[in-house]
Amino acid sequence: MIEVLYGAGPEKISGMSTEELRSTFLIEKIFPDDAVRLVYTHVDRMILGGCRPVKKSVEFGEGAAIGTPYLLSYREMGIANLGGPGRVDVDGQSFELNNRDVLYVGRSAQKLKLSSRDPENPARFYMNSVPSQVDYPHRLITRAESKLLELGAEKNSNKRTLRMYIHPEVAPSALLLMGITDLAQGSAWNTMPPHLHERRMEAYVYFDLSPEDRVIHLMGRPDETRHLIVADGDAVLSPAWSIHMGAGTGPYAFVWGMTGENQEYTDVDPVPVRTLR
Ligand SMILES: O=C(O)C(=O)C[C@H](O)C(=O)CO
Ligand SMILES: [Zn+2]
Repeated sequence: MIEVLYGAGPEKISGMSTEELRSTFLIEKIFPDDAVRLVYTHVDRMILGGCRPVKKSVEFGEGAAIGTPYLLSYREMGIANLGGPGRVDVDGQSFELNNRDVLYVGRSAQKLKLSSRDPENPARFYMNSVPSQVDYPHRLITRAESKLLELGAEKNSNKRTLRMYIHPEVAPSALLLMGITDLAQGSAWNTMPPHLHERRMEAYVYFDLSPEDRVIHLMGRPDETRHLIVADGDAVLSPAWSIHMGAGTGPYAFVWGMTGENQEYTDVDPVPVRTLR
């Protein structure tokens, strides 16, 4: 069973109601307990998924819903653990993932199994998958192995650390990029100042928010922005034409994933804040 999101072009969002905007660009509660939720998007065919194994291990990998023998017959996948310690088994190979470790799963994987080490502190697995015609080996990228960038400044309320995991300088992939950004204590703004990247789409999942807090996520063309109010465990789609940035009412972090024509993280067009509408 797979859900499908078709996305929309920039001309569509002017007339969208809040509910239309949310059902087109927001995936609420992507981490079900003891089940895998997969959402197939027609935004560069990225599949987003989530799972919180609590009482049992969860297996997946069937491809019937997308017309291939296995889900990853012609795809690669990144799996980030955002919860307690867990394990991912890929065709008999086992990988232990601590909080903020990421597993790269290469094309042709068949059977995947997600487990938590401790049901009292379950793992929380978040997945991004994109088409691939290249074979790279499965590879665990620990938090310590990621490439760290310190961004922003306390005085601008946008101090944050960005960690690149699936990235040419850290772990190669065909076209997937994936990383995790953590806001510094007291800072609220991510991806500020904002940017566009016409050659790549992007998806975010926000996590480590308290149940009372929300992120006000901004999207749309720079001269016609819209907002989505986002809770812990909600994912947002950002097509190539849309800015993507947000401010939290409390502490939070997010996973970003991208795919498209290239893997050039710096191939972005900055958007001056004064031009936003
Ligand atoms: O806080 C940030 O800045 C980000 O995390 C930026 C995202 O990684 C991004 O938008 C990459 O294009
Ligand atoms: Zn971006």
